[in-house]
Amino acid sequence: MADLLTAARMRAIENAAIKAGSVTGAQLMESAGECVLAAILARWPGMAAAPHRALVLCGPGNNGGDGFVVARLLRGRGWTVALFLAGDADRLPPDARANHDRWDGAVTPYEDTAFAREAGPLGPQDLILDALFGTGLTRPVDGFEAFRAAAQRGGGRPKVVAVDVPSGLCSDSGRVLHREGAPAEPPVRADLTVSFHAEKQGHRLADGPDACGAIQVAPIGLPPRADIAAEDSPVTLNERPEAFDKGEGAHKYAHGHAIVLSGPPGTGGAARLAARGALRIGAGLVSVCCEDAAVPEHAARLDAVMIKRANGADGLARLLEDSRLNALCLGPGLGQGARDLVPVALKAGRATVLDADALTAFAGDPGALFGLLHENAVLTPHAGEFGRVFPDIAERLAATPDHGPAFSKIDAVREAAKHAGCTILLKGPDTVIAAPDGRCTVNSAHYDRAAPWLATAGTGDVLAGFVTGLLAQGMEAFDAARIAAWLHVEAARRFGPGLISEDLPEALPACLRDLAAAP
Ligand SMILES: NC(=O)C1=CN([C@@H]2O[C@H](COP(=O)(O)OP(=O)(O)OC[C@H]3O[C@@H](n4cnc5c(N)ncnc54)[C@H](OP(=O)(O)O)[C@@H]3O)[C@@H](O)[C@H]2O)[C@@H](O)CC1
Ligand SMILES: [K+]
Repeated sequence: MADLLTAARMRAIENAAIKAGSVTGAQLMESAGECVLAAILARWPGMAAAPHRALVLCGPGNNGGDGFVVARLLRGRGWTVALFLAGDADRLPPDARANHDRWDGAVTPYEDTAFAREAGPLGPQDLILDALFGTGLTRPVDGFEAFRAAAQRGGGRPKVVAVDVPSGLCSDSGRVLHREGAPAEPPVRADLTVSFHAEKQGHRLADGPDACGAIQVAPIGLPPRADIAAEDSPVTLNERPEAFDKGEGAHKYAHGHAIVLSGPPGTGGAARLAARGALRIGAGLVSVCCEDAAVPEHAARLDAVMIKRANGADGLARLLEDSRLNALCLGPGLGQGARDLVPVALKAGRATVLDADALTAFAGDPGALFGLLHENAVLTPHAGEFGRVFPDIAERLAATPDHGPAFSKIDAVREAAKHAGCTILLKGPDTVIAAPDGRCTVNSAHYDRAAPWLATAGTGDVLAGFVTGLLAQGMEAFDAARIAAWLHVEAARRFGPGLISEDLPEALPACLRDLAAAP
């Protein structure tokens, strides 16, 4: 799994390498500039074939230093480069200053009118390089209206390339820094963002993916992960998981029996979706469990999924005396009964997924839930449900990010998992999954894994079912959550446009086949 770095960790990696004598700051900066140029030329062959025009915007730190390197390299290839500096040359940090001094063209102080004059006639083979702010962004950015206007001009607009991160975006949180009461104006959207050594958290969270356009990571001569000081629990990008094989000839009872609780008659669709998901992902047996009145509805709609009856909390307690029922899913379509059923389920000590109504039931009294949760529980809230269970953390996440690094979705979910003592999966295109021991991964449905079709009714119910089905097979909670989340996106991508939630379980077998076939 690839790590997602914070600015602080990136700095620590750089400093460790420099201190160890394996590389100098100047070499890193040169290498960064070379990588940006190489990425540009590889992406737009027309720019490699002949020189064009570039406007290079340099900021007051080392991100600006990278900009000076790229400007020099472009000029060396015959490009016409206009360079603008936002800040004071005398206050540039040493490596950036050295590259400022090596630049033999004009350095024009950034101001909108001068930039607008240059930007006027730029075409689609021309370039604007955003080297204003990178991982050192500490406060909101403003005063770049001409840059914004030039980048947004339609038709033949120039390509915008961001160095490390689009300026204005916090590289830890992917949030746009802005002042209290002021609108969060998105950063100028890049067509390509070239980052160094490893992706930063912000490339995968919140507004980051949209602002970055496309992301490319370049090695700049820093030692690989194994060589750097080990961090307790790095945040990873949730990538293709290892295959989990049911094994030939194993009996269905060896793969667990998952129970999906259902609500009153007429509301059972969500539970059936979850149950179908649990079955497709490999649980040996799956039953929908409902009160007597809901049996006819389910009986008319279910075949491979079985039906079990349980009336109210007492009925559920009696049902759970059967120790073969080893994984539970409560929430999808569960309705008002959730408040009484969840404690029974959690006290039974089974691997348990709580979603939707099972979380909302504790709005206003989340403390009642925390005493019951255990390490085999997985909560799968969307943002609204998360706020009901963790109102204090959600409030911090909603507060204006007026300084960097801003409180991130990763910070929020890690804190929640620690507080709750169980795995939390906070849904979104940037799904964050954290375990109480600090493990954390981001399941990103962005860039080459974008799956906009997942934003449709019922997909969350299927995800809860996927997690439950893996738990039934004996998988540990965090692993079940991350593998389910990855397969959920994979199934959506495989199906593509027109997807409805019923399609997700049906798209799964092909994904599982691929996993099993992968080396
Ligand atoms: N270190 C290395 O070896 C390598 C680093 N590399 C590159 O360096 C980048 C990180 O460089 P960096 O740490 O100097 O931070 P950077 O993003 O340039 O900004 C810092 C400056 O901006 C200022 N400032 C902040 N916010 C502001 C605002 N809103 N408006 C105005 N000013 C604001 C801030 O001021 P301060 O907060 O200190 O007052 C400070 O002066 C990284 O992204 C990568 O591109 C690569 O070359 C590889 C090798
Ligand atoms: K930048």
